[in-house]
Amino acid sequence: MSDVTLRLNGVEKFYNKGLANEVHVLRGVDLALNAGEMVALVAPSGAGKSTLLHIAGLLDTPDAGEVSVGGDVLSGRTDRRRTNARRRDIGFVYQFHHLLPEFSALENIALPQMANGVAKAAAEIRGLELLGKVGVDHRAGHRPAALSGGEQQRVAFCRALANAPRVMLADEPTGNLDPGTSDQVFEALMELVRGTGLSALVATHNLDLAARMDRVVRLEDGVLVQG
Ligand SMILES: Nc1ncnc2c1ncn2[C@@H]1O[C@H](COP(=O)(O)OP(=O)(O)OP(=O)(O)O)[C@@H](O)[C@H]1O
Repeated sequence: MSDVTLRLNGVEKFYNKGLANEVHVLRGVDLALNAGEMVALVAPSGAGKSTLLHIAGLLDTPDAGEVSVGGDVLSGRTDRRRTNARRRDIGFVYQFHHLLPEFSALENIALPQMANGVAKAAAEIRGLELLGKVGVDHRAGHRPAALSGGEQQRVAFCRALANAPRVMLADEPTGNLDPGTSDQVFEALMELVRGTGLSALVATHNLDLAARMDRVVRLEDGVLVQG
């Protein structure tokens, strides 16, 4: 039996519930991500992609349905419990890198590990190893502003994976890059993910990139459909 890392069951989400301007964004979303699987999430603008990623990443709670990570149902739990699970089990990547500008590339990857109790030296060893996998270890001491857009995103991938999460959630991770760079950076992301066995849910408008993942799910009228 495959090992499901992230499961959404019947997830529903409203904005402005009960008001005249109520929006029923998610209408029963079901999703199971297997360990080691990369899944593309394709959605028209405004379909609820960000809402879905926030709920899957335990940043927001559904109005109905369940979210479980590693078999633990977390959607109904306290904020503290969800925050702890998020720090341990979820890595986020956004369209813009959101690296801390006053810290080096390596420090940006070491800090989240140190926040989880890892000693600085060990956090830096892991950081350098991750940077090596995406070919940016020679830039470890540079601050984000001194890196190219592609390098910044590679560092952001390493940061997302720093604490060895079970699940990576990515929102247009190469959407800010020119097409050639986007392709290379996406390859680096795929290799990084493939080497770990974690699951990745990657929102993208780029259908070529989507087709390179293990499967594609489409958010339509508040539900997920295959392909
Ligand atoms: N806080 C909010 N209050 C009211 N409506 C909201 C709120 N946040 C989002 N919405 C509405 O819910 C729907 C889904 O929003 P969401 O941001 O999840 O879409 P999206 O698919 O990520 O869009 P895009 O790809 O354009 O960023 C949209 O119609 C949006 O206007």
